[in-house]
Amino acid sequence: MLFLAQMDVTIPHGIDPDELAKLKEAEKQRAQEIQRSGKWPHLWRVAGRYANVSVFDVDSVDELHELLSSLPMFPFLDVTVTPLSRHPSALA
Ligand SMILES: O=C(O)C[C@H]1C=CC(=O)O1
Repeated sequence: MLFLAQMDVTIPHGIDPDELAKLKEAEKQRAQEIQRSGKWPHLWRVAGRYANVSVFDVDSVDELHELLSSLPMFPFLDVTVTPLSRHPSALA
């Protein structure tokens, strides 16, 4: 099952810069771990915004939620999920 996820990031004002750097590094490690598993085939920055659009390839909505909520930055993410279906005109 493919899902489009748009993640808008809001970092709390006043967060300690060292804590933020650690959080971003932990996020990168976990995001790359999930990508290596094949379950997060696309991760793109939205130009000009602290946001991304991603495609997840998972077995269930529950699995998608588990992956998203395992991200260290999850408390600061506003995630919009859209289920994807094959387009009849798509070549691949
Ligand atoms: O920067 C972001 O888009 C937020 C978050 C999602 C993946 C990741 O590595 O960081």
